[in-house]
Amino acid sequence: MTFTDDLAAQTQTLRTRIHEMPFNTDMATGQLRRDVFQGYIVQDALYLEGFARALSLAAARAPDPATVAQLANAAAGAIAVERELHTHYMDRFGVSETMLAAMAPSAACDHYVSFLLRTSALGPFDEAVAALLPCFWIYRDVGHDIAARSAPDNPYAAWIDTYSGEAFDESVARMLDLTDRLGAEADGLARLRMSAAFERACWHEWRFWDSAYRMESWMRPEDSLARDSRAPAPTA
Ligand SMILES: Cc1ncc(CO)c(N)n1
Repeated sequence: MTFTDDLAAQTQTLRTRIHEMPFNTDMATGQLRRDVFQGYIVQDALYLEGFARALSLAAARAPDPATVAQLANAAAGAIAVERELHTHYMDRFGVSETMLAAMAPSAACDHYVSFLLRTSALGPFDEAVAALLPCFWIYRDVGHDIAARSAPDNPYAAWIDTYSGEAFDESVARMLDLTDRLGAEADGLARLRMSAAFERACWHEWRFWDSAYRMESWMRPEDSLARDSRAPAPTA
């Protein structure tokens, strides 16, 4: 068993849940609501910029030149996806650059990006790589899973093609390989930290889709008041 086999086994339930999320099943049938996808793609553009910054921070701290290049290339790849795929959809949905610039990240997006930036800037290098891995691995698996059952003429075909495509597969394979090498060199405690960071990032992937599907925004004090007033009165 490689280290990433262990990580896969540990997060099996959560990853299966992700594949079954309504966002992903609706994406496969092509029935995903346009407004839901529109909200997602805008948040994902904000996410990908943060993800690329986190990869760049990790790249700067990599132990050897080949790994610096690998992570820096992945950062450039994330920005390229943002430019091509997102521009494709944003044109279709009438989202302009100005609208995008004015958009605030959702709580889920901000939380995920903050976690990646913090881990990449301040955590040990192996922990940063473990935190960055689910962004690659989960999207590859979900992309392939959806591609295998996608409806013909799916409006989300460009998204599905990106994440089930060869170029993305290769970057995922390199990231798995790097994590396996770091896992093999790490002591027991370091492996535990890596597993925890990996699992937390898997949770953030789940939360990002969940939040997009429910079109969640920041909780405001008045939302909380409305919720509290619906709660059953406390019994004396
Ligand atoms: C939230 C999220 N995670 C991972 C990817 C794939 O890089 C993406 N586009 N968005």
